[in-house]
Amino acid sequence: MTLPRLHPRQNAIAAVLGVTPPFTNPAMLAAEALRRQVFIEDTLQASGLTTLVLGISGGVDSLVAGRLAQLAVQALRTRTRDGRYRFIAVRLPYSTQHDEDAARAALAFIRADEECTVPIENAVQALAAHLPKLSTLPARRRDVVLGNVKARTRMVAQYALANATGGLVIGTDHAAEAVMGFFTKFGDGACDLAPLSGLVKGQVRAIAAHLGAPAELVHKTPTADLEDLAPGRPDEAAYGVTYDQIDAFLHGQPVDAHAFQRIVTAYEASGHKRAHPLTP
Ligand SMILES: Nc1ncnc2c1ncn2[C@@H]1O[C@H](COP(=O)(O)OP(=O)(O)OC[C@H]2O[C@@H]([n+]3cccc(C(=O)O)c3)[C@H](O)[C@@H]2O)[C@@H](O)[C@H]1O
Ligand SMILES: Nc1ncnc2c1ncn2[C@@H]1O[C@H](COP(=O)(O)OP(=O)(O)OP(=O)(O)O)[C@@H](O)[C@H]1O
Ligand SMILES: [Mg+2]
Repeated sequence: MTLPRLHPRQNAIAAVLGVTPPFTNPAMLAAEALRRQVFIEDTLQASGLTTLVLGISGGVDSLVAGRLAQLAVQALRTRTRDGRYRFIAVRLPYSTQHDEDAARAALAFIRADEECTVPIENAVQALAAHLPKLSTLPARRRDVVLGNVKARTRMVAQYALANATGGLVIGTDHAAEAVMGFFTKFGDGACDLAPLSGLVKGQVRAIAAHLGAPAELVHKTPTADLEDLAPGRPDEAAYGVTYDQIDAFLHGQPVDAHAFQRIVTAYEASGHKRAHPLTP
């Protein structure tokens, strides 16, 4: 289906990101959720590996990707009669997570074959202790740098689990985060498969509701939750635009000039994160 496009720039960016058209009826939403579950099944089966690994934060992105992963391994077990297929949901808390109750509720909804917890604080602090350059930075800047270390430490832990179990690492990147470049390069941006790719945030929430997730998780305020100085800071506070505006932009709907400019600027500044490393 083609989308109406208000501005050629919206059209071009949505095309590069492979944005999924708006769901116009429940059948279309159900089909898209199933297509993404089957994508996970087929990708795991084709890899020759048997395990899926994903960090569960309590946010709606890992809620949806995690539930789809669990449904995928269940379907694979039935289809292939191979009981080795399984999903490992990982808690990766840094210190005490302020919204730990949401993470617990997410795990209860996902019902993963296996759950484990890998606290990352000691690893992050041990690394920071050997980086004297960090201590010379202004507090806010240091906090941001350490935030990216947290995201990359979570990546290391998930890949260690994948290595150890014959698994693939799932990522939760989708179009609304991709357009803003709001992920840590080779941190939460690193994965083997990205089943939410192309969805806008409202579509991630719609799939969560379709899968039967509790309303408080479907509508939870998105947060990267990476900064000690601003725990749980909403993504929208960092963006200066709302997810509704980002979704509208990506779906070719009208957005005000301020939002349009912020989104295009963020997209252009973060191109290197969506590309392969520079080569001669
Ligand atoms: N032009 C260029 N060409 C090639 N590489 C370039 C580059 N400019 C920077 N770089 C490299 O990229 C690095 C900067 O990128 P990066 O390390 O990602 O760091 P950064 O630009 O700080 O991006 C991370 C942002 O994403 C947010 N985030 C992170 C993780 C999770 C979530 C979430 O929503 O859950 C959000 C985080 O709060 C922060 O605002 C530079 O240090 C440099 O190594
Ligand atoms: N505390 C955490 N424990 C486990 N995994 C985490 C944690 N924080 C982040 N992650 C991983 O990093 C990914 C990126 O975080 P991000 O905030 O974009 O997604 P989310 O928390 O699932 O949803 P939302 O964007 O709505 O907050 C998560 O989907 C999850 O896989
Ligand atoms: Mg989050």
